[in-house]
Amino acid sequence: MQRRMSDLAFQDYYPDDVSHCYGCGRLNEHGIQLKSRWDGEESVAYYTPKPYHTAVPGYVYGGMLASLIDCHGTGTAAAAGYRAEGRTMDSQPPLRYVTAALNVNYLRPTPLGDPLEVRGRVKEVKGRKVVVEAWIIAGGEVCVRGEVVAVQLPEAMRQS
Ligand SMILES: CCCCCCCCCCCCCCCC(=O)SCCNC(=O)CCNC(=O)[C@H](O)C(C)(C)COP(=O)(O)OP(=O)(O)OC[C@H]1O[C@@H](n2cnc3c(N)ncnc32)[C@H](O)[C@@H]1OP(=O)(O)O
Repeated sequence: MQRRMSDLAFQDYYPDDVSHCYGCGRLNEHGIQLKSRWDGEESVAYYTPKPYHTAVPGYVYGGMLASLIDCHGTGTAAAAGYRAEGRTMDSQPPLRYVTAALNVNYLRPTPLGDPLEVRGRVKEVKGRKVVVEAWIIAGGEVCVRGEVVAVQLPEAMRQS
């Protein structure tokens, strides 16, 4: 089933108390503030790393790329969790996913300066766990591939 891209990003629905993540928190003025949305059965986000996100001159630091995979993966997992329950992301109670596992493979150097396209696809939704594969495209080439295992915080670990 095809879905239209919505105006609000997945991360825009995160409650204020969990919107300070360095990668995706809309309230973290020093962070990436990644914005992920559905694009058909895949999800997509865009980000252009800053000149100081350098690994070696001209190429993006791998930790930054891992952050993009991480936060696009957890955002996609949250959206998939709601979708699996047949409800919208502004419905209650909120689903709070964190990264349980992050795997990142750097296939080729990622050029610094180009806008990066981060894409995701849901592999599995099972109970409190969602597995998302994600990849980063620069200049039409896939430079990074990764996988995120996101798990909903157990009740005992939720602050609100
Ligand atoms: C409106 C929208 C609201 C949304 C609102 C969301 C806001 C949400 C804040 C956003 C923020 C973003 C976040 C950014 C990404 C971080 O940066 S998050 C920070 C880094 N991550 C952490 O600090 C997590 C630390 N770890 C933990 O808290 C706990 O280990 C976890 C992840 C909650 C899991 O613990 P647990 O609940 O006891 O796990 P458990 O019941 O044993 O396992 C559940 C399932 O997960 C699997 N699993 C658990 N750990 C692993 C692992 N390491 N590897 C593979 N599988 C695992 C288990 O195998 C099990 O799977 P099944 O057997 O059911 O198939």
